[in-house]
Amino acid sequence: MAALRKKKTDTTFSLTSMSKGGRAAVARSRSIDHQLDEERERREKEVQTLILGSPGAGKSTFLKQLRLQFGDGFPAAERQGYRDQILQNVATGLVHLIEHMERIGLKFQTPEIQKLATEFKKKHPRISIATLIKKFKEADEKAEKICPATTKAELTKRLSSLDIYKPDVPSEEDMHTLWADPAIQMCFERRHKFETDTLSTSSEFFLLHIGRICSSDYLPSVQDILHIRWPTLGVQEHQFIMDYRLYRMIDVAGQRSLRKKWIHFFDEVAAVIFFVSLAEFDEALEEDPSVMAMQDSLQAFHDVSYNQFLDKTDIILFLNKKDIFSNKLKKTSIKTCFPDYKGPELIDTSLQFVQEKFKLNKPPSKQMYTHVCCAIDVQQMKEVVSAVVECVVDINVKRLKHL
Ligand SMILES: Nc1nc2c(ncn2[C@@H]2O[C@H](COP(=O)(O)OP(=O)(O)OP(=O)(O)O)[C@@H](O)[C@H]2O)c(=O)[nH]1
Ligand SMILES: [Mg+2]
Repeated sequence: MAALRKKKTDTTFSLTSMSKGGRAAVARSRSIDHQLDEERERREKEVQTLILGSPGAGKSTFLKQLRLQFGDGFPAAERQGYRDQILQNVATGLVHLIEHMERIGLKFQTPEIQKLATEFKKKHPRISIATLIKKFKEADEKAEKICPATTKAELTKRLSSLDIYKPDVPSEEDMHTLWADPAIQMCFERRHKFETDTLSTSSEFFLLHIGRICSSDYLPSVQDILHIRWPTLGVQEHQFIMDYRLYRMIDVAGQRSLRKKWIHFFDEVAAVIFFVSLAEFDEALEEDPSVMAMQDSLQAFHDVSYNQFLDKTDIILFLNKKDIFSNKLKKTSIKTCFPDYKGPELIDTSLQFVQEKFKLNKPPSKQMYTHVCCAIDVQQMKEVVSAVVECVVDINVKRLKHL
């Protein structure tokens, strides 16, 4: 700043005794100075944080927690807006159970309900991530052909408006009827014994609350909103102002084949928050079942932390879904993903090992702050979110010193 101010004073001093061409050059220089000042001011006031990580790792849930603490806290009118997504999530849970019943040959109590189940499944199919990505990419390519995005703002606008996931809202009455059947109840009771295609914790949560959700006066609670599974296919942004600074948190789709888009957002980023789901240590990648999901996260983390555009950007690593990790470790070892693990089958040592793996996949000089958390836990996340915001503020102060 001092250098810029000095330059301005010098030019003002000599203006009166100058030729026409000289005055024009000074005017140009002033204009550039002015632009630089404005740009710097904007940079000082605006802090961009990029939220990256694998699909389902908890990026959007973290943004919701941020909104809860540093935003409007989800007033009733806003919460109402999540009703359809929640009903759709309940339907996904029911279809999951229907499919399991088909696999094990368990029938509904009457032929009428059996028929309803078949129709319900057809109307509200579980859509795979691969199908969604394919549709999204097609829509994106079509939009690019019609109107190519030339700036980051245009790309953001397009990616956040390509709304290709619009499933039908299911009938509450149908869901009540299906749920009341003893066979589906029996299937749900045995959910922890599903060997493949296990029920997600969010489906389990919504099915356990189906009576409350499928009522005429239902208003989603914050817990309901935090449990929603609705993949981000483009870009979502949450902004908040603190100490006269605008914080922009940009949540970018985590799917492997959409990661190419990440690079467009690397410019001007103060910090990267990288999300990893600890629960994925025994899971294969949905987009490519030959790859272990956590190995893929490690690779993505490595690529991001070694990216030349982010060489001065600090990383905040979130090891999320600790609740599921702890539960899974009761039956499975992290050796499933890391055969080189030699430690005891304990939560803390396993966690330490995973943490170490990520540490080894970043340049030694790069600063990394790690949080182990459960993003749906409001109480726990209060502290974590505050710590992250503080950390981003510090990172930004450090960054501005080097501008
Ligand atoms: N049990 C548990 N569930 C979680 C946790 N964090 C997030 N979830 C759930 O996991 C699901 C996926 O979370 P999202 O926040 O949508 O994941 P994402 O990273 O935004 O995923 P994409 O948008 O697909 O990239 C949601 O149903 C969340 O409620 C956690 O710590 N524990
Ligand atoms: Mg998301």
